[in-house]
Amino acid sequence: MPTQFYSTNDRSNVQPLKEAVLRSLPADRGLYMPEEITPLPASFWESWRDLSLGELGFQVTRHLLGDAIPDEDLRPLVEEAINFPAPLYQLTDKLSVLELFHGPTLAFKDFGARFMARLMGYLTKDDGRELTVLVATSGDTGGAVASAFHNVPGTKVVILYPKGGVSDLQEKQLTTLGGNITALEVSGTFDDCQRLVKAAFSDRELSERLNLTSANSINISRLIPQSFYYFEAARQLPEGIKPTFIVPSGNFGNLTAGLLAQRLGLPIEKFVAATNTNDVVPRYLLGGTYEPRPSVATISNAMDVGAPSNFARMVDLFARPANPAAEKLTEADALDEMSAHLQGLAYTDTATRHAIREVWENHRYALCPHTAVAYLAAKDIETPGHKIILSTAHPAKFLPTMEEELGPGTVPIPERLACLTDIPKVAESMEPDEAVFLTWLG
Ligand SMILES: N[C@@H](CCOP(=O)(O)O)C(=O)O
Repeated sequence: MPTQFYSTNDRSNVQPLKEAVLRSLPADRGLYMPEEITPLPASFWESWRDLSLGELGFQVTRHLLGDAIPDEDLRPLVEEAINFPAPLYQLTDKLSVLELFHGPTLAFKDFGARFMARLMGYLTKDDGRELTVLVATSGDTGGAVASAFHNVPGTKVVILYPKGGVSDLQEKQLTTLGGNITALEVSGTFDDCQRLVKAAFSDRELSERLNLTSANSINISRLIPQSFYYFEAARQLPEGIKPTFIVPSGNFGNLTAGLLAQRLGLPIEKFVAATNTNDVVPRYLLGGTYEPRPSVATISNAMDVGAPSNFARMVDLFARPANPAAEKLTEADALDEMSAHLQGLAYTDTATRHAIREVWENHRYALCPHTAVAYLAAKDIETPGHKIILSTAHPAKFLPTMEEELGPGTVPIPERLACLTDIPKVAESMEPDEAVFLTWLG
C-alpha cells in the first residue's frame, strides 16, 4: 500500500505522496507526516550492516513510502541522489565525527536536496507544468538546492537568503549558477526569509498558479534521505554499540530525521540538540516555555533560526508510542516525553571558537563552527557507549572564522569552492515584506 501523509494540525487531512511533496505545506499550516512509521522488518536487520549507502537508503525509503513508487524506479533514484560517502572519523575511543560534507556542495543538505530534485522530477514527469521551488536559507540549504535543481527542465528555483547572514562562499554557491536559479538577498534575518516563503504557500491562488513547492525541511521529502545517514553512522560502529547522536540544530530537520530513524527501529541511546545562542528549543527542554523569537547572528550562521520549523514534527514523533498499535499520546504527554528524552544545550561564539582551537590542537582536525557547537555538547554530556557528532559542513565554507582561529592556510579549500571565488554574485535585493515578495513572485 502507498503511505499517506497527514497534517500535524489535523490528522484527518490526509494526502498521497505526490500532494504532500509538491504542496509541501498543508493549508492548515501544519506539516506533513507519514501515517505509518513502523520498525523495519527482520529481513532488513539481517543484512543492514553490509548494505551500500544507496541500497540502505532505498530500503528505508521503500519501507516508509510503501509501494508509492515502483522499486525499479525508486532504487536508481536513491542511488543516483546519494552517490557520495558519509564516513565516521574517530576522534577518540568514545567520540566520532560523522562527516556529512562529501557531497557536491560540501554540506549535509546535499542528501535532502539531491533526493528531492529527483523525486520531484519523477512525480511531475507527466504534468507538463513548470514547477517553482521556493527555499529560504541561512547558509547551506540554498547552495545544495541550487546545485541539485540547476538546469532541471521545467523547474524554476527562487532562493531567499539574509543579507550579510551567510558566509561569502555559501553566498557564492547560491548566487553564481544562473539559469533557472534566482537568488533574492533579503534585508532581514533567516526568519524573515522563512516567513516570506510561508506567506507564498498560504496564498492558495498564487501557490496553485505558480505550482509552488518548497525545498526546505518543511517538505517531508527532505527528511527521508536525511534519516539514511543515521543508519550509515551506526553501522560503522562495532556491532552492539548504541550511539548517542549530538546534532547541530537550527531548523531541526536534521534532528527530526534522526528521530524518524529511531522510530524505524535503529537502536539509538539518545539524541542531544546542540544550538548556538539561538536556543529556543534547549530553553524549552530545560523546563521553559516554547517561545520562538527573532534570531541573532552567530559564527555558526546556518543555525541562526529563531522559529524552528520542525518543532511540530518532533512533538508528533514523541507522540507515537513504541508499539504502533497503541494510541498516540496527547500533545501534553508528547511534550513531557520530549523533555524527558531529548537533551538540549546551547553555546556562545566564544565557546565555539575555543572548541575549534582545542580540537585542532589535540587532534589536528578542523571542525566547522556548527560541528564545534556539537563537539561542546558532546563534552558536556554523560552517556554510555559511543558519541557521534554530526558534521554538517566542510570547514572551508567558513574560511574567515577558521583562519582567525587556526591561522591562514590551515584548512585547504576544495576546488569546487575555490573556483567560485572570482565569479561575481548575482542576486536581487528584496525587502522583508510579504506583499512586496508576493508581487515580485507574480
Ligand atoms: N540551516 C538551514 C536553514 C534552513 O533549514 P532547512 O533545513 O529547513 O532547509 C540552511 O542552511 O539554510
